[in-house]
Amino acid sequence: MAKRDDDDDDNEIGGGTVFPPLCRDVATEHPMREATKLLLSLLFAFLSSSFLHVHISGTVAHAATVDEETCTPGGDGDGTCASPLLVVEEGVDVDDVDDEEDDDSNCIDDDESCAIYASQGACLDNPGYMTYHCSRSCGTCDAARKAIEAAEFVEEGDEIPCMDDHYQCLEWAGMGECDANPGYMLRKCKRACLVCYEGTNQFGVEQRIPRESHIENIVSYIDRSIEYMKRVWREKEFSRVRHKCRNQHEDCTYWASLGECDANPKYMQLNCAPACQTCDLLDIKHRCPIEPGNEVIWKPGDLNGLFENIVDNADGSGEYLHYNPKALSRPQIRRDGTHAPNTEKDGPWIVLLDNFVSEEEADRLVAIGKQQGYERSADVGKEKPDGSHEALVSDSRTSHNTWCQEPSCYDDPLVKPVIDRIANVTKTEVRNSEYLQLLQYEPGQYYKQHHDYIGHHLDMPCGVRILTLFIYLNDVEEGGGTSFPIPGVVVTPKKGSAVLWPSVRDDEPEQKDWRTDHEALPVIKGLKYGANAWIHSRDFKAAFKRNCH
Ligand SMILES: O=C(O)CCC(=O)C(=O)O
Ligand SMILES: [Fe+2]
Repeated sequence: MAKRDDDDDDNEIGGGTVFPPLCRDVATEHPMREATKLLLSLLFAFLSSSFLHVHISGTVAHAATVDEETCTPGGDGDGTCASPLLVVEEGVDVDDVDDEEDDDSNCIDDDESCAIYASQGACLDNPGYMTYHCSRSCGTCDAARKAIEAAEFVEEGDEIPCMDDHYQCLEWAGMGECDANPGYMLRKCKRACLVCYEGTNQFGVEQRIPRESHIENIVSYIDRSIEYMKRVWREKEFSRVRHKCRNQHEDCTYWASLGECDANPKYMQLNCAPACQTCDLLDIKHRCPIEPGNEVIWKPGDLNGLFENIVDNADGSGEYLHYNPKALSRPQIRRDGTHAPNTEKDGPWIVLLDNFVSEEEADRLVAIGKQQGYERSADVGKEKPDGSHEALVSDSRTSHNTWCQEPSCYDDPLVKPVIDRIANVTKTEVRNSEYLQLLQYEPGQYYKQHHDYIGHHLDMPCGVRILTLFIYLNDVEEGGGTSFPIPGVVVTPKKGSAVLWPSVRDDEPEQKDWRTDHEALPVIKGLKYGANAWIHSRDFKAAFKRNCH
């Protein structure tokens, strides 16, 4: 990693190059780009508390426990590191309390990136830096103006703002730099290292104290939460979660004081983790451990073994003959070293099974889909604070779907045999399979090239998707085929037939086989109905119940 260089302009805020403060032994100064910035920094360092936009209804003394020396006069020239804890009284509005209008001449953006940071939500996410250094973009100009005014008349005992001097302080603190590089961090990233406290917005949304509540009770909850968060930011075991451990609602502490962490743990533990002291549960590995006994079902070679039994009747059982299995693509060389006959394509296994479901079973699945109602399909989106993932509606997938996840669907006399058949044919257990996804495509609808493998499942109790069995539930008038562009295979929908392919490699059955990228071609005429069965390497159903999928 790059070493901090005191003379290097790249280290400027927004300079584009990331320089974690890695000079362990030297307390370096942050070089500001221009003299005016240096002046402003100095002024900010003497801010008075008079700018504070909320009523101070309680003060909790928090001595700086990290390294008092960095906070003494002469250390950083700011005299103290402790600020009063601020809490917001109900109905007190930020703008109501500030007594003067913002004045443009006092608005300061230290860096041209301020506006970009602000547009990305940094005023709320990183207030310890943004409030002071990007006051124009954050709309905190009044605070900046008063700070500058107060700087000239700073009196002993005036409150010093709890701020960070560098935009990346919070990020560095999250990397453990407060411990690894205290010389720089405890002086320049006081807020991020929790050397000082300004308010509960250091752990997410600023906390409210409703009028009807017992103020002392809530203040004591906040106090405990701060002590807890100090640990979270210092101790290694929290390194994966400390960044996302934030109160997501202004009433988190109030609710915690009413016992909601126990009464309503599903919401509270994830959305009010500082108040409930449950940051560790934000780590999906902690919340969703892989229990002993929940082993992956395939070892290397099992994938080829399964498909050779299906297509070549390699075990001589004749079990699959009824489906008239046909390899549209397959590895040319068998496990025993012999050459596969009549092979259309050399590539991953893509196998067509005729008559996989009967006419009645297909019609029933379509009818259940219509009865339940189809919703716009979604892809896997970005990670949420609890480690699960958002559903992402996008142009890459325009179909509609519903899930067969209620007993009225999966216990239906015409559906249950299909679910059992999928497990039988793939030599897996029903528990390895996701609930059937029932799909409907209208003319023009499609699913662009994608892969069914989901990488973040690797460390999760459901394991990765290893197989897809896609069932065609009707004949499509025109279009709607399933295309595998890498081996160059297109499957035409035919009512009752199914196509089976792996998402993983035979030699490393937890790793993605990129060759089975595929797409649902646009339907040109008529409707297309289908069903996805995604089979996982571990117990999907148990993971689903625990919200660990
Ligand atoms: O509709 C198809 O043919 C394939 C659908 C598909 O690939 C999917 O839903 O993941
Ligand atoms: Fe797919």
